[in-house]
Amino acid sequence: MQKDTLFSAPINKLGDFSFDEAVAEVFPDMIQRSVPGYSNIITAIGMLAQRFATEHSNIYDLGCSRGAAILSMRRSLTHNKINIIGVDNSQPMVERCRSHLNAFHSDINVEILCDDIRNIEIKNASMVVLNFTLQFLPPDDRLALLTKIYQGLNPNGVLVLSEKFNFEKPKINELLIDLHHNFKRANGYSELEISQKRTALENVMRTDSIQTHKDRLKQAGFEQIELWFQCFNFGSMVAIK
Ligand SMILES: Nc1ncnc2c1ncn2[C@@H]1O[C@H](C[S@+](CC[C@H]([NH3+])C(=O)[O-])CC(=O)[O-])[C@@H](O)[C@H]1O
Ligand SMILES: O=C(O)C(=O)Cc1ccccc1
Repeated sequence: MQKDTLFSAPINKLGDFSFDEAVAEVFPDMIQRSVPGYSNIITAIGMLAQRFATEHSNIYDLGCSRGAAILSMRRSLTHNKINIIGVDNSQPMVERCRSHLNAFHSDINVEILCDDIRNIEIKNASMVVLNFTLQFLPPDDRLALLTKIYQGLNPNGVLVLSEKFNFEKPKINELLIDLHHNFKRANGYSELEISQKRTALENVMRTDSIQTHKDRLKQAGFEQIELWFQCFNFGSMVAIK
């Protein structure tokens, strides 16, 4: 696996973080070493797919990157009468996603679209995955996306929403951010890498509190909402229609 060293040398003009060729190349290493609980969440997405995927329905993975969640779901599904649709607007990610999925045999139909998740139609869905993607959407566009997802889900369909959170209580917020930095240090990132990446993400990734997410999911139409996993300032929620 290609090691993420993108922020290891001093960068003069630190631009905004983007999912370009360089990031796509090192992405599996980057996300594994940066997101506490990532592997657990990927495994659980497979377990949820096994429970919720109904025959002749669609599963959507919005912001699928290199397809880790799709692969986990495809492995866990016990029938093949299902259609998986992955969407990502980064061409370098989509290319790697397609070739990664093609490297394993499966009878389950998977389609990877290079598009903005705000443009695609969601219909006949038994499951929708937003695994660390909503945080990259402009805050004003988030409710419309969740409403579209709610409307495209079948009764008893599930949404998995994983995010980095912020916390209203300042001491708690500081503590959980600091623990996340400890986690990154323990995974070999230097102070410079941590601080340069933090700056690069500032304008691009805007986090919400768990309460803001719950309120927005309610507004979109969901009533059954719960946080099922949390590690420091990262976590994952489920919402059932
Ligand atoms: N508007 C958009 N439309 C389409 N794609 C988008 C958009 N905005 C961002 N993306 C895409 O969302 C992905 C977010 S990464 C998801 C990890 C993956 N889910 C995983 O389970 O490994 C999370 C992270 O890097 O923290 C990137 O591939 C972007 O190109
Ligand atoms: O690296 C970080 O500090 C993060 O917040 C998570 C992350 C992981 C991969 C791409 C962008 C952000």
